Amino acid sequence: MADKGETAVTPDSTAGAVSGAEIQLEGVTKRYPGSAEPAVKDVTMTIPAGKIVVLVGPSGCGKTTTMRMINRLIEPTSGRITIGGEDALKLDDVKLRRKIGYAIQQAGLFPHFTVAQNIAVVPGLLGWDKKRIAERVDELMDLVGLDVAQFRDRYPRQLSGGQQQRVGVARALAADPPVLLMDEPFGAVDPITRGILQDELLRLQADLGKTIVFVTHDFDEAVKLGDRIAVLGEASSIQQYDTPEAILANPANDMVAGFVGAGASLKQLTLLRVRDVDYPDIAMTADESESPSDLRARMAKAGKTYALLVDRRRRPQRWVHVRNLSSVRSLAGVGRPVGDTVSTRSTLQDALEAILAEGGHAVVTGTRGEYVGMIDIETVTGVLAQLREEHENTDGGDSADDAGDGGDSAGGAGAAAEPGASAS
Ligand SMILES: Nc1ncnc2c1ncn2[C@@H]1O[C@H](COP(=O)(O)OP(=O)(O)OP(=O)(O)O)[C@@H](O)[C@H]1O
Repeated sequence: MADKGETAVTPDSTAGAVSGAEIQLEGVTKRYPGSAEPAVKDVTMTIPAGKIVVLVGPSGCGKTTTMRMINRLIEPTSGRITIGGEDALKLDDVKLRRKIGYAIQQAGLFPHFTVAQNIAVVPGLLGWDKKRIAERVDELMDLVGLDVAQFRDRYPRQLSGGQQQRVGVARALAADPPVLLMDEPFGAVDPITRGILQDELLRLQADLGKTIVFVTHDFDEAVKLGDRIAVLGEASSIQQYDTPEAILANPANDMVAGFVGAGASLKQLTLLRVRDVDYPDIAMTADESESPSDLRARMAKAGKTYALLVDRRRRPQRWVHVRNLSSVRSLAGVGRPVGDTVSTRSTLQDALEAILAEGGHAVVTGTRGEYVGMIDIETVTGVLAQLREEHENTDGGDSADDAGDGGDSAGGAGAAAEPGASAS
């Protein structure tokens, strides 16, 4: 499939360039002093340049140890690690830090440093001059969506959890390293902020093309972010290392299947975007300057009960029922506000949530927020049915137990035949 985050790529930008470096682990083992069993045993894997590889697995399986050996916060007991072909175990610390950004849960910010000082840590270590550091701090704050004037001189305790994580990511990116290690960086924030931060990471990555190793124990996060997922078992033994699609469709063993969990086909919805499916342009749109009687005539002719009021930029505003039109002289303020909308870049899972919240269908908006069409529950259940069929074809039919994942939902919720029908 296409790489994650490609949604942000515009044809005329330099986006998508790979600045990352390939990482190779060969027979890497870590035995902590005093432990009978190694925490990581004989791991061999290649992390391709410019990709997000997610290490996922149960608590204590060795994810963090594996990741920290890459930047040598933990020294391997044996084995070899190369970054961009260079032996990481032979590089000195400063050189290694220049190559590898590191972001951790709860951001790990220095509490007595301001936001700017936190972001400037690695450039400072690298001996950059003040002006260059200040410019880089501003640029990075902008990149991660923090207003420079507002946040530059704040201390971590004066930030929300999500803002702290943004600073953490900015700090990790400060010296423009080819490699980023992220250890549950979004683990401590609420699910909504987490989703936003994940989207932002994908957007950043579409431009930056870093090699990112990301540790999580949340399989859904792995599916959303990973170009590839390594499902790890005890002592970081690799149970499966493949694309999210391949793992969801064909878990290699019971342990992986257990991790994938129930609802594998629903999870596949996170891999598809609204623009990947056919969503019809069926709403009748109108702007407020149209007279109610003209609109009513148009609706009668087209057999529509609802019309979608849009602003001058065609951004959806309100649903108007035909019966709202008989008693008003202007469309200003008439109708029910449009609720959740989805963009063409939203995942089908997000679309499904909006559709359910809106009662069977949701408005689809384009890149500038303009109305482009409607997506309904049948479209999503149709995609699920198609995925299931493909899955069965590739699996020789062993996956019949997946059939309950989404197939039943079509009937009831699909009753809303026309956009806006839930308004009444
Ligand atoms: N400094 C240490 N000394 C001894 N044992 C350690 C040390 N750090 C980790 N371990 C052990 O190594 C194993 C792997 O730990 P690690 O933190 O890498 O796992 P993890 O998969 O990242 O876990 P979690 O998801 O809970 O963070 C565990 O059994 C842990 O107890």
